Amino acid sequence: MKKIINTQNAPAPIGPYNQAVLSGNTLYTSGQIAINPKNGELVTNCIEDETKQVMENLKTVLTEAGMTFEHVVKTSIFVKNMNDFTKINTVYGSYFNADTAPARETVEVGNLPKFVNVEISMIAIK
Ligand SMILES: C=C(N)C(=O)O
Repeated sequence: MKKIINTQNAPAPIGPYNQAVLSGNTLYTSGQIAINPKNGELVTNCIEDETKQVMENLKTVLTEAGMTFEHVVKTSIFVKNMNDFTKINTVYGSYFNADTAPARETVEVGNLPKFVNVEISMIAIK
């Protein structure tokens, strides 16, 4: 049985998907990009702020499902430029305890929706 998770506190999907799907105790989030849900605008000033908006969006999706970053077991990071790796890590890492940080992969891609620089998705288990 799958339960669709959507919240107005995170950006509305920009395509035919939902913000997350809960299957049993496992939450699969869609990839989030740095759309500010308050005004619908992209955060573009720097990769740190872009990553922060992505993480804040994911936080609200997790919250809607009754979860926190502590429930996250796996993440996927898609970046336009691997030279941003260290800066993204600094912001991303501030949302996790180093001891319990989830597994993840980071992949450089040719392009991302709306030409953003970073997109992150998560899997969380309650
Ligand atoms: C932003 C997305 N998650 C998408 O276009 O699939």
